[in-house]
Amino acid sequence: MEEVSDIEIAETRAEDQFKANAIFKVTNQQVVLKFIDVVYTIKLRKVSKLFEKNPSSDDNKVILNGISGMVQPGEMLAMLGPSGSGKTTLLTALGGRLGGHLNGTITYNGKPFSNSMKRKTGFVTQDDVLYPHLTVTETLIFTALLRLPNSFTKQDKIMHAEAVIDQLGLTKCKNSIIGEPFLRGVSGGERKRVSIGQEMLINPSLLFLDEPTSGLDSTTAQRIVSTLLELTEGGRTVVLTIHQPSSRIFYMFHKVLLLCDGNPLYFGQGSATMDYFSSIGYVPSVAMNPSDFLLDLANGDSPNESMKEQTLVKKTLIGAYGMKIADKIKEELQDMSNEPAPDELENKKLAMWPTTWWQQFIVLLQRGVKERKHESFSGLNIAEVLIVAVLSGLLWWKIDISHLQDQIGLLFFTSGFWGFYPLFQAIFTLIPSRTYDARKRTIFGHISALFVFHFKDHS
Ligand SMILES: Nc1ncnc2c1ncn2[C@@H]1O[C@H](COP(=O)(O)OP(=O)(O)OP(=O)(O)O)[C@@H](O)[C@H]1O
Repeated sequence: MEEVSDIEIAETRAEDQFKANAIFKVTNQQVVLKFIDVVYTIKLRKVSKLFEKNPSSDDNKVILNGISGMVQPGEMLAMLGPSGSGKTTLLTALGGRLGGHLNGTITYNGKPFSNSMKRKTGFVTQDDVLYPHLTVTETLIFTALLRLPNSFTKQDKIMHAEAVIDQLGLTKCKNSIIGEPFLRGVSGGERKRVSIGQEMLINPSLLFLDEPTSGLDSTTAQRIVSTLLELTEGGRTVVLTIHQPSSRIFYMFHKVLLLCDGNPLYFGQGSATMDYFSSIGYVPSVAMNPSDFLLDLANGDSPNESMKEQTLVKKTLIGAYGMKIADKIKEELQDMSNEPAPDELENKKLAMWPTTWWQQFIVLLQRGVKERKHESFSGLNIAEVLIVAVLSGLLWWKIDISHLQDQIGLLFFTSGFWGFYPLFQAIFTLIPSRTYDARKRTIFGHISALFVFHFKDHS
């Protein structure tokens, strides 16, 4: 009889796991992302008159200059360009995270960015901000407990984390710690996949990634892009910036946007990129990786012997984009028929906080204790306290009981030391935690729970 119930439990678990896995196969809501004439300008800080070379120079700098495009569900858009061409700025703008002088229109299923869209959006930053002492599983489970709504039970949330581990091929290292420069942990590619996994947990409809392959070898980079390609197959919209993809990776992109000093040089199908440049007279002189060729062009290096002047090459390419591509994109962007109707009920549900303030506090407390227990009991900390105890013991050794001033001095030192010691520790641990949690930008309640947690933890 017992055996039968064991089999039943195992079957139910397998069924639940299957369901959790299936959730990641398709997105909850498809999103069409459109951006029209995006212009971003920054005000440069005024240079002291003493150092100013050209006092009449313009104080504004244009970072993005009229970028347009569209990404549909099931598509992956790669933004390429030399360093400083505006890729990250555009990605941040599309992800709804850029303040300041942003002009133009960015719509998500025809609507501007909203709280509910924020909850459907995953954003993987260039630097992986992860807790070094937590394992891969712990990292993803804590994220699931914080970010998944209360309509899921705790068991469901854990199962989701396990399903993400499965989906991203992290099973082999799921019990390894993340690590940091002086603490060996998972590899660079695995770290990146954990960062992607944290965003995957909410099953985002729209996924932004800032240089997900930088610093990785070409095979690992290809694996990551293949995973992203699988995610698009579930109806997700994926946008990423990338420096120099290999040819294999390049041909995985459905769409490519090439930037040069904030100006678009190409937007369109990835597979049609080389044909476009050859149609305007730019053909590589030797067989080469398309992305190398595109970066050369965006840097103003032309294969044509007649064109040696870099500024002229850039000007010609910007002009060609204006004549051959800009109008075509605008026409495509006018077409509303490809935008799915917004699901108002789903949007309303998503606009609410996923978990309560108290739940966040408990999860943050558990995570903080797990992450820092090694610090509190580290040899260095114990030695520090022992040395201070011995030194102060020696200073006040055998003081005369009648010397009231000395007694007060000892009391003042003890209360001062135990008051400030944890306070200083809290300052140094709060900064990385805040970076991590602010990056998540979950909700304001989460951040305030974090502050209260740190205050309690160290007092
Ligand atoms: N807030 C800012 N203040 C000053 N300059 C800025 C600011 N934001 C962006 N820039 C400038 O805008 C340009 C584009 O920056 P961005 O980070 O988008 O480039 P990128 O193409 O992502 O570069 P990389 O590939 O090196 O990451 C750079 O010249 C950068 O210095």
